Amino acid sequence: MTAAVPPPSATTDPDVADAWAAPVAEGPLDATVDIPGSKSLTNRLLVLAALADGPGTLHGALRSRDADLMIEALRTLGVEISEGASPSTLHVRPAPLRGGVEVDTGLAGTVMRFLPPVAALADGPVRFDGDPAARVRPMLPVLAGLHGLGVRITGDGPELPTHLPFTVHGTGRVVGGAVDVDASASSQFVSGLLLAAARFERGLALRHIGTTLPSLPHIDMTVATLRDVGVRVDNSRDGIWEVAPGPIRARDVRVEPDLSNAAPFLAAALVAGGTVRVPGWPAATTQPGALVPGLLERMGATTAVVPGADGDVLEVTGTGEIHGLDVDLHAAGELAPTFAALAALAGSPTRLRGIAHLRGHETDRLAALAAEITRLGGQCEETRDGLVITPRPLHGGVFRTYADHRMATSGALLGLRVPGIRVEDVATTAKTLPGFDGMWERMLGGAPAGPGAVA
Ligand SMILES: O=C(O)C1=C[C@@H](OP(=O)(O)O)[C@@H](O)[C@H](O)C1
Ligand SMILES: C=C(OP(=O)(O)O)C(=O)O
Repeated sequence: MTAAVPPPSATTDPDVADAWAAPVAEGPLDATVDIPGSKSLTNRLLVLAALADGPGTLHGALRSRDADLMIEALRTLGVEISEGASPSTLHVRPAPLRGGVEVDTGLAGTVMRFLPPVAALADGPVRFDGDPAARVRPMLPVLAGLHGLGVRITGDGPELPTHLPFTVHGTGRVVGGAVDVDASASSQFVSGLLLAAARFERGLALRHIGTTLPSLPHIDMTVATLRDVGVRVDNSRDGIWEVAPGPIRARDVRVEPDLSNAAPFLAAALVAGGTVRVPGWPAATTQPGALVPGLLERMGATTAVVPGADGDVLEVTGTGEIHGLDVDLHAAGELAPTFAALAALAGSPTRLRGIAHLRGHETDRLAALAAEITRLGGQCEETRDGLVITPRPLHGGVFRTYADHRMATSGALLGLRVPGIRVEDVATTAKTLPGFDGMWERMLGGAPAGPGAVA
């Protein structure tokens, strides 16, 4: 089947004049989509490789804006990173970390939260800044944590900075020890400190002191990647992580596909009907995207894991009928935009709970989803910690993305069923999935859809 691309509607708003016309699905899907490497794993593994006791290699690494910002930042700090046979093979050669440099975080939470503890190990000041939208993302807990460990951090005023820009004054060593961190606004405050902690002289004993802790699978991912390189981590008590000082082992490692980036493609099978397959689905993973098949089943899909040429393939089949659901997405907030879009097309209401922290993501995602679904004629209300979505007939129009890659993929999902949706700045998907629009169109055309696939 082919994609029906609605004719562009005239717009006088220069910001949206070149918006992407989201294709409508004209019939059931039958597609296999190759999803590139996980952003969260790639950026953790790059940090650990940079701090390791020798050279190592990542295979199947993500190459996207967030990953490339991490690569550039580590190079700036003195680490040698070179491409192998393909851009997704990265050879990393650690080196003494140098200060007197500037790090561009873009809008990448993993760069702005994971690298300040690394910069504290550099031999001089490291200034951090990023996109305008990054300057409102919360930073204080990770900076206060470092400050508590004796690291000097300065911002524009006399106070400890709460946001970008700031400077971490590396001295080549961090004593380490015990620190309390309120990670209720982001799990990345914990992950960032844990990732570098084995290189602190006394290691780290981190206690979370907030009332709530989002994205626990991402913290478990941090612990698992640390243990994989020989770092001893004790997480036997809730809300406490102890990292022993010691070497970080260099290694060759393969990166799993990004299951959160797979979510909109798999969800497309529910919207359009038919089947979408994602190869390389891991049998066991710490990625929160592991929740996707179960959630899609609750919304009406059938799923199966079948053997493929290169590991397991996840198959999701839908009929076009979508059931609403009531779900706490605290553990997997980055899936919320996909499920909000599905909910707007469902046959019954949906409540997404436990995701207040999405207000500090790429944009205030709760406000952005409510505004954009409402703009298309839908009903989507913000609650204290989530969204209530009551399906109503939608109409075409511009879907704004607020520099948020997952807003863009949500707009694409709505556009599968609603003619005339135009996604503003679809290129923002390059944050984690460059070439998303081409992959989406190939999925509709029935051709193999991966970043390198030929249409
Ligand atoms: O550590 C990570 O790789 C991530 C943790 C989560 O952050 P929050 O805990 O801020 O939601 C997630 O949403 C983000 O996309 C990636
Ligand atoms: C929240 C996200 O990103 P970041 O790593 O920038 O926090 C995301 O990708 O959904």
